Amino acid sequence: MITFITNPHSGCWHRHCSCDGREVEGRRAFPADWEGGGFERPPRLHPPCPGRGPPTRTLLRRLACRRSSSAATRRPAARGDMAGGHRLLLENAQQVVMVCARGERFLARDALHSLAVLEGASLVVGTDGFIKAIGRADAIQTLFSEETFEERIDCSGKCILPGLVDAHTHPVWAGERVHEFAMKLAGATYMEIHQAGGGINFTVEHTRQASEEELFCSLQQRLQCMMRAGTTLVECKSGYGLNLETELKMLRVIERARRQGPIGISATYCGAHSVPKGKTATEAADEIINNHLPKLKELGSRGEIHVDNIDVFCEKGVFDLNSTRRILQSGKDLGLQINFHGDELHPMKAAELGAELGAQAISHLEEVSDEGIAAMATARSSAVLLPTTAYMLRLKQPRARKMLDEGVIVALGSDFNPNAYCLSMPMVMHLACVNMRMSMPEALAAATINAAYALGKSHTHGSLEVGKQGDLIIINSSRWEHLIYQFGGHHELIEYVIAKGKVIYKK
Ligand SMILES: N=CN[C@@H](CCC(=O)O)C(=O)O
Ligand SMILES: [Zn+2]
Repeated sequence: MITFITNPHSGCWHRHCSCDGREVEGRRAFPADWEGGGFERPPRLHPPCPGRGPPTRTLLRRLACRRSSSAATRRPAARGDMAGGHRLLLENAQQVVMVCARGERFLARDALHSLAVLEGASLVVGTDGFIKAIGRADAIQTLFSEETFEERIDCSGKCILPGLVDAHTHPVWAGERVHEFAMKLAGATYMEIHQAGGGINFTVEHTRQASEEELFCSLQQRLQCMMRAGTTLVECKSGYGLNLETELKMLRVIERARRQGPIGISATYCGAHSVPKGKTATEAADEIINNHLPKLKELGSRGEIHVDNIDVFCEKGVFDLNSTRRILQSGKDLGLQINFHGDELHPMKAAELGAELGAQAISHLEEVSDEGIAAMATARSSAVLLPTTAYMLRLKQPRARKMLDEGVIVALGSDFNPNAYCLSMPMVMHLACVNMRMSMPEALAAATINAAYALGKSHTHGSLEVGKQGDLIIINSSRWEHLIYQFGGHHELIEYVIAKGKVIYKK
């Protein structure tokens, strides 16, 4: 099996032999028949690896089932393990975009210039929902010729990509705010609306009144839309309750959706999304630390809800740096991952704080300082950039290029909420490319492996590698970049969405 690495910046491609990872050939010239701009199409077939004869059946099995270095791989140990049935065979795709192929937990700096892409390849998912093999179509065909599959899909002329990961959403709420969109178009700022009792506070009033069933139904509809746009793992926040009763109602709704599936959910407690009426930030922080968090711990230990992350809206006029620190540290002490809103509308030194506390992710960062960027790179706290928010609120764009150049792990999220109503990660990637000047490989990595890293799930999600969860999408195009290029075209492009090897959407 050869992993093809294309480099859109230099225009060269390299072929890496997966027997031992060494580069076996490199070229700079484009073939005469290729019109792919900065991308070169690698040849579909490759010669036998140097120093080796034609691949034998045993060798093919070894290569196709190659272990990635750090992922929790499941390699069939012996013939008998594979003899039974498998869940899914995806045959002969024009491209299988693995994103990365060496068990990387994230991609940063130069690793983002090139993504691992196989041409003319097939992929097998086992009955446990994990990827068993990826490799050249002929190798997989030979290897699995005697195996049975619950489902086979001919992917000729199509591309397979990892399921997209949306690293930041607020999908549980009642009370839409289209009227505020009109106010913003007429010139009102986000904070003016917030301070006048609109914004988050408006949604809080409606969400408190909504029944659990109503919230669950609307959440399911929103998750369905996300899924049809290619999302298979999504972060879901509470935060429109603020009081314990409604925050728990939201977390129960998220838990129900998580158990029901089919898409994966990382649950975030965001009780510090706004300061409740009649309280100061310090009083609200005390309430969260003394009452909310102990209750979450109790319900978690009883298995009633599962919360992964803790979030605070660290912003001027919302939670100051000290209150933010206290809440995040208390959440971390309970075992939650720190994943919070920072440096969005005003420079708050939130990035510096997050790096100091070991945050897994910090979102927004439109106003991040140079020191904050450096601190995040060192601490490996990922930056979850939200192109829809900067676009809809006409904020200055976060400095994605500087973050990428300095080695920050950049992820993307839709920020779906009543202020930024977008459920589509392909559109988010497109905006990231155009408005934040990210390249398409950077945007795809940010919406897959790096978004999975932001949720602490990149050992199982975010790339197509043996041993990872079989979450993927099939697009009807011979080049994967169409998923980003065709703005708003994902409904036509995405033919299948697959989770744990099961088709959950078919166009
Ligand atoms: N900035 C804070 N929270 C959300 C907005 C929530 C809302 O306005 O309802 C965000 O990430 O954009
Ligand atoms: Zn948010």
